[in-house]
Amino acid sequence: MTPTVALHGLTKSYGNVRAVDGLDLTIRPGEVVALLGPNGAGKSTTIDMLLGLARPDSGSALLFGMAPAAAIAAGRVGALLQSGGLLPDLTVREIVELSAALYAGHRAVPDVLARAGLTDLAGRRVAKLSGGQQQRVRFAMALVADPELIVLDEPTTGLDVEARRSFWAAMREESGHGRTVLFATHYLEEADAFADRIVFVRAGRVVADGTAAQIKAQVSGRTIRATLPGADPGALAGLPGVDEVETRGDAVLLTCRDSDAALRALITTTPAYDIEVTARGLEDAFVALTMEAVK
Ligand SMILES: Nc1ncnc2c1ncn2[C@@H]1O[C@H](COP(=O)(O)OP(=O)(O)OP(=O)(O)O)[C@@H](O)[C@H]1O
Repeated sequence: MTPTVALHGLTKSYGNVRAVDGLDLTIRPGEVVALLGPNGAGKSTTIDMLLGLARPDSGSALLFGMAPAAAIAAGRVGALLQSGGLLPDLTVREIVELSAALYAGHRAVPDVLARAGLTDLAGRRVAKLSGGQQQRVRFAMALVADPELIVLDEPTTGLDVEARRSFWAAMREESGHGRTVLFATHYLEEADAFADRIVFVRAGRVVADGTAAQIKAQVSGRTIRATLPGADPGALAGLPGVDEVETRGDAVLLTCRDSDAALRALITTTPAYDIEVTARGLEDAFVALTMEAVK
């Protein structure tokens, strides 16, 4: 099956900043993928190349097996970008109608306005909208072509908690209809809650790719906490499955790649007690993956 998105070896530099550095990514039809990464990781630059808005220095971007511009002209892609320009003098309805007119097989404008929560604002001029309301207009413009692929660059920036919730509810409906969704975010909760798959980008490269659970497992392992007066950190570091040892007073903290092996050894070879084993969360994974960039 032809992938919906196929990025191969994408590279882009601005001056001496390598914004995207040999990035590969394949997305299959119907996947909901989060492009997650810290500020400056290269998410927006990747999306710009994926949409044909920026030219890669090397590598290729194909949507549905064709050049991005052709896929977009065919109405197969809807995009919500961070700072998409809106014509301030048009009303909400007019701007969505204008977007619809670009595509032969577009959706009915009233339906799209309803989906984006804009029905009550349809007659208002764009200049009079709040930032969050303008974001909803961008969302409506992304939906109106009836696209198979929706690309969203930090779609909930500037939205309050309630608006964010209703945005994701609307998106969930859209993906439920089989659309492929790619969204960039630095909100872990959004990636965890909404994406089937998280692609973690750092310094222009993919450093982890999988479900939230797989990413947690890939980077985090588990932590064992125990009370062990007079602990010998060197001996603990030598236990099977242990990566790092920290001592705080009588407490020891073992970061483990194999907590089962470490726990077995800890119990049988030391008098440790009050033992707790915890799985580290996506938050820890995010920090760990981000910190590696600094090394
Ligand atoms: N037009 C540009 N000119 C110069 N440098 C740029 C330009 N666009 C991006 N960069 C640089 O490229 C790197 C990647 O930026 P990009 O906007 O793609 O990251 P991002 O992951 O989307 O970040 P954020 O989460 O902050 O939006 C950054 O170091 C940024 O400063």
